[in-house]
Amino acid sequence: MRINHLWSGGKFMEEEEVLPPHTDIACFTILYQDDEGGLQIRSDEGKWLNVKPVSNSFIVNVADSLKAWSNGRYRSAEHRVVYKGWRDRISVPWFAQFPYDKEIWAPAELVDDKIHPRRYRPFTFSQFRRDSLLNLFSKQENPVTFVESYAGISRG
Ligand SMILES: O=C(O)CCC(=O)C(=O)O
Ligand SMILES: [Fe+2]
Repeated sequence: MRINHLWSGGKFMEEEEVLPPHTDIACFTILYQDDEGGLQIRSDEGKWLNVKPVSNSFIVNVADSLKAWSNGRYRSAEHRVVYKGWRDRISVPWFAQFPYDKEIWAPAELVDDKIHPRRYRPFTFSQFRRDSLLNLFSKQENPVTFVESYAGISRG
């Protein structure tokens, strides 16, 4: 679990991308954001949509390792945080992980030759987590498509 505290210092913050676009790395994330809002997800058409704060509720985000484990049937949501305002903002993500030594490999029931060919090679969760974090900090590759370049099986 992490606690993100965006500190405004009592000054008005002009609109700013305070957390760049990414997908989460592990299995899924349960996220609390306070009443200030700011979380956005990207639609299939590429539009950023505000995720309005709803009191007493959490947001559940599918992450990259679950995308691979489900052979792409669950998709990890691209999201970011854009903030504007006077107040501090607090968010609390809790990351459901896989056991670190486990291999992520979609079960045979989710794979067939025609409609759902295997989309990801097997990988170890701990290595994928480490390499994703390294990529995030070094900004080498787009974090949103990192799972595809890391483990995606290309066809044709
Ligand atoms: O602060 C938020 O609302 C989102 C945080 C987030 O996406 C993350 O920590 O991965
Ligand atoms: Fe995130």
